[in-house]
Amino acid sequence: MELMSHSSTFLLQPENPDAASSSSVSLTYALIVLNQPLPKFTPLLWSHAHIRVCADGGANRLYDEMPLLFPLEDPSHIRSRYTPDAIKSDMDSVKTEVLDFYAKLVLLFVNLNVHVMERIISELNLLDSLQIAITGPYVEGFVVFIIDESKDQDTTDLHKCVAYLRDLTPNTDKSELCILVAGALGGRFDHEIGNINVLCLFSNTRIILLSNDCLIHLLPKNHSHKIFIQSVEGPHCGLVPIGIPCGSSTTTGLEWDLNDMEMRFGGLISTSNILKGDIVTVQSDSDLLWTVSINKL
Ligand SMILES: Nc1ncnc2c1ncn2[C@@H]1O[C@H](COP(=O)(O)OP(=O)(O)OP(=O)(O)O)[C@@H](O)[C@H]1O
Ligand SMILES: Cc1ncc(C[n+]2csc(CCO)c2C)c(N)n1
Repeated sequence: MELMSHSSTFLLQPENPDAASSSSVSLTYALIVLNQPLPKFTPLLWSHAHIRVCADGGANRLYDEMPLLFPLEDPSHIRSRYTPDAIKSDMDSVKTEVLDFYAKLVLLFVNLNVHVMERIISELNLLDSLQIAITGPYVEGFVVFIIDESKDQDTTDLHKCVAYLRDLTPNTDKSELCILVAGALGGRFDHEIGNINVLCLFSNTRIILLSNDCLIHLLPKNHSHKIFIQSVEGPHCGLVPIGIPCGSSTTTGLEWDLNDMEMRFGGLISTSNILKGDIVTVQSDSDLLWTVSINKL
């Protein structure tokens, strides 16, 4: 069975030497900001990400709360520094004032870079299927796509953002894509469970749900798993079957290791477990959720 490595180096400063030594995984990060209080380490996630997308009301959070993380700096500088690449929205939560802020920049971008804008639109081939407004300028010369999907009331904004990022990623690079989702946990339970369902809907994409206090990702059953624990993770962790019971799970590196054990809701699931060392291994005959607490950030 193929080995899949996991290492939350996106919680470390990019220049941290431990980040390179802990695993050989080389990933391209994308960030999705949800409509929940911004985790305090969002700027760190931002610095690791190559593309950043706000899910509907997530744009309000970025606009309102990012400046609060930099109390000594001018809010408008922070908003320009942390401008998303796209806002995917069913337009029921993002505030007009926030859309206006980005929309105001559109004319500047259009005036300065019409040919670049047209090239990007045609390369992405999005115009026919979606209604798009183009905004900019982004500090580094990018644009913000504000994509209105108000017609679709059957999938969540997170689902739409993940689908968008997967579509943007060439097939050859899809296995290296790792989507970090800020603000996915610790709010309304229907939203939280909807966010977990997105892990299951896109089970062959690396997606990590994050809050200030913990992270969650899927461990697909068709791999054995080696999890490199970072200093900012732990001590608490859990392994939970999702959807169906699991017949057999085996782990190493935990205080209460599983040894060819069955887990099911209504029976045993592994919560309040504790990390013992720097590496955890997991093997299971069904998909499991891995969760670990985040400390010291
Ligand atoms: N309280 C919450 N807890 C966890 N995730 C949340 C919460 N609120 C929003 N989200 C996430 O952020 C995304 C965007 O949120 P937003 O409030 O804009 O969605 P929405 O479609 O307007 O939700 P609803 O209409 O159900 O209130 C959601 O799809 C969800 O993934
Ligand atoms: C069976 C069923 N339950 C709930 C919804 C509602 N819903 C699910 S996702 C979504 C979009 C949220 O931005 C909405 C409104 C539905 N369509 N179908």
